[in-house]
Amino acid sequence: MTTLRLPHPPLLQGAPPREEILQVENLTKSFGGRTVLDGVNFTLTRGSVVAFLGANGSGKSTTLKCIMGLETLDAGSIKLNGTELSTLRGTALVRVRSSVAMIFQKIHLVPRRTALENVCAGALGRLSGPASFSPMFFPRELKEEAMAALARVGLADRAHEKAGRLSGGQAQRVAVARALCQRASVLLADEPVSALDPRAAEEVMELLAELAREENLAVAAVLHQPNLAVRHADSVVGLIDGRIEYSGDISGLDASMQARLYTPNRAAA
Ligand SMILES: Nc1ncnc2c1ncn2[C@@H]1O[C@H](COP(=O)(O)OP(=O)(O)OP(=O)(O)O)[C@@H](O)[C@H]1O
Repeated sequence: MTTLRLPHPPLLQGAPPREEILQVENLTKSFGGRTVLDGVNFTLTRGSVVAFLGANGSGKSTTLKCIMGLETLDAGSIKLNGTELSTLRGTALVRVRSSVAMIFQKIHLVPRRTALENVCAGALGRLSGPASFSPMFFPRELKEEAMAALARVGLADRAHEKAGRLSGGQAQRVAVARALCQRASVLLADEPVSALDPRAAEEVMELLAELAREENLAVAAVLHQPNLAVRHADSVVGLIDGRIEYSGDISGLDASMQARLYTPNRAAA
């Protein structure tokens, strides 16, 4: 097993080094006595995209869910901005976790609300009073921030459209804008393009890579298409049966590595 060391691009003289924002060490998780993650290590770095690849059931989604706190870990450590998450409780945990946003294959927008209102919802964690339960009371500054986020994903002209009327690709971009409005610095994307047509998938991946570079986000994306990883990711975590088979630069994702990651019944081979 290799510990992921994200590639640092050649640094310009005087440029700050890429900031490692999330460190996962020895992540271990079982369900009903069956180990599905076994000592997984990797680091997410601001400004870069890591693709998580592997066959169905290899543990990709569970890894992201453990980071989000949607699953508990059996062992291991997750540090966000240097803070070990397991040491935090209550509001301190909520505050630290608010810098991590997740987007899913099944896009979770409120269909009867406008794109703008859905994007504003990214800020709910830092709102209080009436604004925290009704879009009618969203403050003007928040709407401006949400509008800027929509413009950033190329959808300013659809701001007042009901989310339920958007195409899949547009809806996923609204979900990305909501993460921007959350002011997240880590964006976890669990199969963000699996439900999209090839062109929309390409556009969403381009957007994620651009946001990583230009907004200095750390992006982790579970993908089922190695070719999308090759085009848009900087590095790869490749899982087989809950163990890291490959972690490192995207250039290492050659045909033989792809074949290895997707060979069925490896344990039985
Ligand atoms: N809540 C759960 N209870 C029991 N088993 C689970 C649970 N969640 C995941 N698993 C099992 O853990 C293993 C890893 O699942 P996970 O969803 O992380 O894989 P994945 O690599 O994301 O797969 P896919 O590509 O199919 O989405 C699978 O065998 C799955 O059945």
